[in-house]
Order: sequence, then structure tokens, then C-alpha cells
Amino acid sequence: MSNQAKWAFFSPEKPLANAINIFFVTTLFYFFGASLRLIDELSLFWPLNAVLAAVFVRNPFLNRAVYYFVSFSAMIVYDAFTTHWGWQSAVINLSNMVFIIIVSRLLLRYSRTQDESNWALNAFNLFYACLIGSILSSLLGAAGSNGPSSDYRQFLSLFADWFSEQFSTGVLMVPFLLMAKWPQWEKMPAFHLSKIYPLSGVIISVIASVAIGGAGSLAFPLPALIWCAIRYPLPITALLTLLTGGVEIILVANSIVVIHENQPLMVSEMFSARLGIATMAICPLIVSVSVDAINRLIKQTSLRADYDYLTGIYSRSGLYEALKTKMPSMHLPQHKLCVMLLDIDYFKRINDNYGHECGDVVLKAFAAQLSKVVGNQGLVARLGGEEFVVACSTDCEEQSYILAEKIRQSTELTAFRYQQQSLFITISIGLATTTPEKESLPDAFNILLAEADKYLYLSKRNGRNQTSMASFNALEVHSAQ
Ligand SMILES: Nc1nc2c(ncn2[C@@H]2O[C@H](COP(=O)(O)OP(=O)(O)OP(=O)(O)O)[C@@H](O)[C@H]2O)c(=O)[nH]1
Repeated sequence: MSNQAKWAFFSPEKPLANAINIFFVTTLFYFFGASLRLIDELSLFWPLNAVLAAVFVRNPFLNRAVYYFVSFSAMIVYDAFTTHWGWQSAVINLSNMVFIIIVSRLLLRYSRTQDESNWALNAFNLFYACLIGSILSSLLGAAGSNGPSSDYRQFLSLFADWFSEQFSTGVLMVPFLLMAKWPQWEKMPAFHLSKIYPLSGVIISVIASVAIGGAGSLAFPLPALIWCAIRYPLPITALLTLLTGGVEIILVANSIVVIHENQPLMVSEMFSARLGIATMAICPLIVSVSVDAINRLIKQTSLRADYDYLTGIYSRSGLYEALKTKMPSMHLPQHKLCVMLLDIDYFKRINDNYGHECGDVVLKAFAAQLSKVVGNQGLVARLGGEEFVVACSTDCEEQSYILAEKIRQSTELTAFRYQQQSLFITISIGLATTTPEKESLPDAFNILLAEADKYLYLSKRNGRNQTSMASFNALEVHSAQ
């Protein structure tokens, strides 16, 4: 994942550092979880398992018996120093490891590659992975907590408690931990008041749950969270879902949201409430990953349509879009709009003599060279085959001609490399300029393109490797250069 590269806490090349860091992370979150247990309101959460599962998923190379063992050892050592160690501690900590290993293994199995676009596939899998991990680890955890007693009622009640805690913490925390990235402040869109409406919706609906109460009130934040899923990026939605779910669990457990008149809540009611909240929490996430996948698809499709697949410069449709969006800021009203149509001379011979692949290499290198010469003076596009177009804004016709000649001469002097050979090409250019008055830039461009086409034909007919244009004595510029 992208932010792993920036902050390499774990690395495939450093096994010792990995082991030390796993030991450290396990101890830190064991301490954190144990501290939460001391605060009554927060004793419902055990974040260690979700954190470690996310660490193992984000760093697939850590999924080895030795690292699992290091993590398990850290738990046992923590118990030995703070409480006691023995078979009960071993069984309970083994149950933590069961959750961590099952969730990370299942999620990795379902992810096809290791990039974040995958998480669209994993929203549903995440739910099942946490479910299976929680059931198996809770069986062991409840057995460990129950001890040698054969009281199956107590075992069931312990199991319900363990399971609902593991499952709800997993479903709420793992998505956020997997999607979390360092914020890129420079890429942050400008703040607009309307952006906080979905967040306000979540806050208002949580307040409404407290005010109205009853089992149904737990579902109040759902529409606002789905609104967040549509409006905010995936990691923000995952964070808001985690916070809302966590807050709801705390409110219910402390009878601030009253879902039952009898207080305190029976274990079975808390079990049901926690499962209900976790199940709801997955819905905004599914919407969010779907929206994210659709946005990626739209971006990819528009990239494909707007850019030429071979050269990476604008395609014809991309050029028209850029004429509408970018050209207005490049073109001053009194300036000339200039269109150059460029065609590589005798390009067929390159294909015939060196092969189509070589032709492709030359087209790509020529497009790069053309973009470099034009720079930010104009827009560069490939119209098709070996035909290119430049649209730019210049002070006068002479300046347009000078730029066209600069492009032509630099092409003539460039050695294009293919395998061990140097190839030289020339281009013919047709040039047309105008000062657009009433017509839009794309309309003026169309008129100029037709005119430039005529002058390109003239350049070809007059022997190629030259620039032709109307009503302007190019020779004067030649002698002035
Ligand atoms: N390698 C490669 N060749 C292409 C591509 N698109 C078009 N061509 C080739 O470009 C050549 C264009 O040939 P012509 O239209 O006869 O023009 P020319 O040989 O450049 O001659 P003049 O334009 O008259 O100087 C044809 O052989 C096409 O197959 C492409 O994407 N890659």
C-alpha cells in the first residue's frame, strides 16, 4: 500500500526489526486494552486483535509462524509481569491469536493483489472473516475464562460476551485500520460548508438516539452514515463508522441510550445490541467501497478516452475537452489562436524497414519531444496515425511560425533510438492562426484545423520537412532568425 512505502515500520528485508516491532506493538496495545478495562465505559473494547490483524494484512510478508509466535510471546510476557501466567493465560492469549491469524489469512486470501483498490472486493469478505475469527477465538476464550468449571450456562454467557466484543470491535476497527492513510494536505480539496452536512447528520442522529431511546434508535445514524459514504472518501467513512459504532456501544452499555427498561442490561441484550451495531456498521462501508470503485472506474474510463494510449498525450476528444477547460486560461483575448498540424514524413518506411514496434517507439519518442518543445505554451495531441496537432496562443503570426520551425528543426536534429540504431525523421507542418472574435475556442480551433490541413498538404507537395501557412512571408522570419 502506498503509505507503507513512506513509513516502513515493517520490511521484508529486516526480520529482526520486524520481530522487535511486533513485540512492541503487541505489548503497547495489550497495555492499551488492559487500561481500557480499568475505565468502566471503555471496558467493552479490546482493540489489540483488530490492530494486529490489520498489521498482518497490511504486511503480508509477516504472515509466518515465527512472527505469530513473537506476538503470542509478548502477550504471555505481559501477563507474567502484570498479573499471572499459567495455562489460563496461555489459552486466553491463544484465542487472541486465533482471531488475528484467521482474519488476516482470510482477508489476504481474498485480496488478489496488494494494492488498496482491492478493498472494494473485501468489504463483504471482511464481515465474514471477522465473523469466523470471532466465533473460533471466542470458543477458546470462553473456555479459558471459564476454567475447569463444567457450568455450561456460564460458558455460554462468557462466549456471548467474548464473541460480541471481538466481532463488533473487528468489524468497526479493521476496515479503518486497513484503509487509513497519512492525509495528503496539499491534495485536500477546498473547504466548503456543505461538506460538513453529512457529519452533522451523524451527530444529530446519535443525539436523537439518546433522546428517543429504544432498540430502534440504534439504527438512527445509518442514513447519515450512508450519506457520508457517498460524500466522503473511503478512509473518512471508515473512521466515522468506527467512531459512531463505538459511541453507540458505550451509550447502550451505560444505559444512556435506553433499549430496555430493566437496568442494567442483561448479557444477552448487550450481545444483541453489539451484534446489531456491528452489522449496521458494515452497510455504509459497502456503499463507500462501491462508490469508490465506481469513481475509480469513471476516472480510468475518462483517462482512456482523453489520452492517447500509445504516446500519453491528449487524444482528439481530450484535446477538445482541454480547449474548453485549459485553453481559456492560456489565451488572452487580443492574442492569436494558432493551430499546427504536424505529420511525420515517410513514416510508412520506418514501419516497413524496421517493423511496427519500431514505428511505435518513434511515435512515442516524437510525442515526448514535441511536448517538451511546446512546454506550457500550448496543448499537444495525437489525432491518429503519425498525425499530431498543437494548439497554442501567441502574440502574433511570426511567433507561431517561429515555434513551428523550432519544433520542425528540433525533430530533424534528434536521433530517435531503437535497439542499437539511431533513426532520423522529418516532419511537415501546416499552420493557421486567427484572433477569435465571437466564436468559442473549440469552434475557432475547428476552422483553423481545416485551414492547417490545406497548408500541411502544401508542405508535403513542396518537398516535405517544411512549415506552410497563409498570408505571411515566412522568408522574412527565416532571414531574421
Ligand atoms: N507503428 C505504427 N504505425 C502506424 C500507426 N498508425 C498509423 N501507422 C502507419 O503510418 C503509416 C502512414 O503512412 P502514409 O499515410 O502512407 O504516410 P507516410 O509514409 O508518412 O508518407 P507521407 O505522410 O506522405 O510523408 C502507415 O504505414 C500506417 O500503418 C501506429 O500507431 N503505429
